[in-house]
Amino acid sequence: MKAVVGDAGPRRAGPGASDPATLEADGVSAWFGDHEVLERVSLTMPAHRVTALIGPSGCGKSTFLRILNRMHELVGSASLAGRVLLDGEDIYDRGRRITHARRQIGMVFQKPNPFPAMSIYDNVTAGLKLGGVKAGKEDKDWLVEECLTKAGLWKEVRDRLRQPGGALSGGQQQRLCIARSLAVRPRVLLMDEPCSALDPTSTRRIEETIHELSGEVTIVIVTHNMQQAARVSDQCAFFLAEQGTPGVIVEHGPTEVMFGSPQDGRTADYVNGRFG
Ligand SMILES: Nc1ncnc2c1ncn2[C@@H]1O[C@H](COP(=O)(O)OP(=O)(O)OP(=O)(O)O)[C@@H](O)[C@H]1O
Repeated sequence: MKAVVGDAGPRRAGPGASDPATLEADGVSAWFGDHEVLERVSLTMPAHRVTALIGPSGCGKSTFLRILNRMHELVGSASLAGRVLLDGEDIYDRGRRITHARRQIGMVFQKPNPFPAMSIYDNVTAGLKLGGVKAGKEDKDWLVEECLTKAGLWKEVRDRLRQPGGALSGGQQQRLCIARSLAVRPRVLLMDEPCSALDPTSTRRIEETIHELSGEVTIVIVTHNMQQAARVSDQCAFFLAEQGTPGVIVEHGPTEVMFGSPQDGRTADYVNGRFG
């Protein structure tokens, strides 16, 4: 049976399938072939909160993020162990479909990737078609306005919704991608260095958007920018892969503690820019 927009949307009062969820990694290890890149990583990413994943290049942050919505398994040589729980249910349980995880756990990538020739309007609703969700014009109009508003783009594009997504600036394109992700009502939004291709003004705008969204959807963001991690996140996890060993979480905790009084000297060195 096909779902309709109204089934999952916040138009319905009270708790529903689209409420922010807690995501929990439990003893996650990952390999590419026989190269182990993560070892027994456990982390709770609470609902309604922004979690930043920080650490030097190559320590496994993106791999970890991709495991959180079952993208890791798309790489031929990739394998993993451990569990990923979405409000207590393992997204890797046998019999649970990959689309189930994808629909609830959205992803925004480093480089904005709207469909360039498709209109702004159709970009936002593109995920509905892919997910087999049926919606009438009125519902779609409402959804497009709602998602573009949440992504902080509505005022800039409301008069040109039929123009191609590729005609927007880089920062606007990234906010369009955020709107597209939101349109399927994810419970968690994963963001892999969403500002690394953007100028400082666009970066600020995306950070505001992250802040505004944090009440609506659980956010997990990978960033190399320590100031950004400090500005946008409620908690941080510091990943490290030392001397050819797999990546582990050295320390995690509230952002102010991670930056103000970290327990581990390596965390202090990293957040203060002494390596990485
Ligand atoms: N598709 C792949 N095939 C083989 N090895 C891979 C693949 N993707 C990542 N790796 C390896 O896994 C390890 C972790 O990479 P990953 O991209 O997760 O790190 P990262 O912390 O996100 O790095 P960066 O900050 O530079 O993006 C690295 O050693 C990398 O070379």
